[in-house]
Amino acid sequence: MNMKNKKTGVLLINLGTPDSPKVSDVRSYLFQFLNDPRVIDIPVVLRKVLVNGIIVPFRAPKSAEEYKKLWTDKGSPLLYYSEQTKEKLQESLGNDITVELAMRYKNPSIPDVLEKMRKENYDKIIILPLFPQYASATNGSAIEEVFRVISKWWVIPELEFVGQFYDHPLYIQAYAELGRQFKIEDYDHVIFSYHGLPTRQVDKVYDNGLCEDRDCEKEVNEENKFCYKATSYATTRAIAEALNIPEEKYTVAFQSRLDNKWLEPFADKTIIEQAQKGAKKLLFFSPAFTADCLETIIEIGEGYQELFEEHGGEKVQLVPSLNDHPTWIECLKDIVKNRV
Ligand SMILES: C=CC1=C(C)c2cc3[nH]c(cc4nc(cc5[nH]c(cc1n2)c(C)c5CCC(=O)O)C(CCC(=O)O)=C4C)c(C)c3C=C
Ligand SMILES: [Fe+2]
Ligand SMILES: [Fe+2]
Repeated sequence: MNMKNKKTGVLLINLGTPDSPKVSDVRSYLFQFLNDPRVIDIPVVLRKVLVNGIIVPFRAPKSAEEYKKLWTDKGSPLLYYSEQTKEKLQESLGNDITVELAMRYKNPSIPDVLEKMRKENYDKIIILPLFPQYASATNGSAIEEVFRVISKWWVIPELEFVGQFYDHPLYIQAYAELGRQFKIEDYDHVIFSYHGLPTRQVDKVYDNGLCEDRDCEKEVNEENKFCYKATSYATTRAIAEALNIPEEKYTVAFQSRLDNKWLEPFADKTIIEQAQKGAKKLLFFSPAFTADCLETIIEIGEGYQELFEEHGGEKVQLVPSLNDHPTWIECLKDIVKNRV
């Protein structure tokens, strides 16, 4: 065997989705997700009481209603778009590198997919969480789970972890190409809406002080390069620049908050402010997501549409997520090829 050619596998990891929109499956998904100490980062006893006694029992039936609206005959969009991404990347890389997909929560699970990969005896495995901006709740959690599983293997292959890729030119270009399907001048305002995070979790990337004491809206530097707020603003600047959207025509916002101590500006408040200023048509980008999911199709496409209309607006237009866009596949290919 020519040992120059390392047998390489790639593991793509996305967040995960319930197995079905039934309340029992949504409950089981939320239970696994929200008991992750990187997601609800409070003392274990408090987390168990809060998550298992309050959040999951109350949220599961409501979330299941949302998942029923989201579900298609192909299943959950997050899963089938992630599978398409895997297949297209496999086609693009050819036979020398094998691509697998796992979900951090539910199925296909990281332990199951890694067990399949262990049997393949790879020289090298590249772990690629599909979250462009680093957050401990997403990339950090996915990487920790991979460590947990692989640390028990007898033979540990060469490993490479992709931390974040918010500044990859092809990721920016893919979102810009998706945005060009819409005439920006037809919209009163553009909102770049990122999944929210508790401010406490953002502050934990700093050894001293808080995110709000820094200039994270303006620049990414050595100190704040893992700050989700800083990388979200940097992503926005890059996409806006690629599309020539002037600064006064767009706003960064954070959606899906569980309480008020999450990153601001809140997307719902931003929408109401825009409606009050007289905006009728809003264009929404959601660059923290690489596949359409509950948070884009239902929360933005339906929830924010209703909210905007209630306050006098007319249309919330969602720019689709990266899904299996060819430039996104090129981006993933480039990330992998640079690590082989
Ligand atoms: C950028 C990606 C994401 C971050 C960061 C993130 C943080 C985060 N999320 C919750 C709570 C929930 N998120 C839910 C759904 C959901 N979240 C992401 C991505 C990020 N989450 C995606 C892609 C999805 C959709 C999954 C799908 O099946 O389509 C949900 C479940 C839905 C609901 O009940 O609203 C919860 C709950 C927390 C607490 C958190 C950070 C601490
Ligand atoms: Fe989430
Ligand atoms: Fe910050």
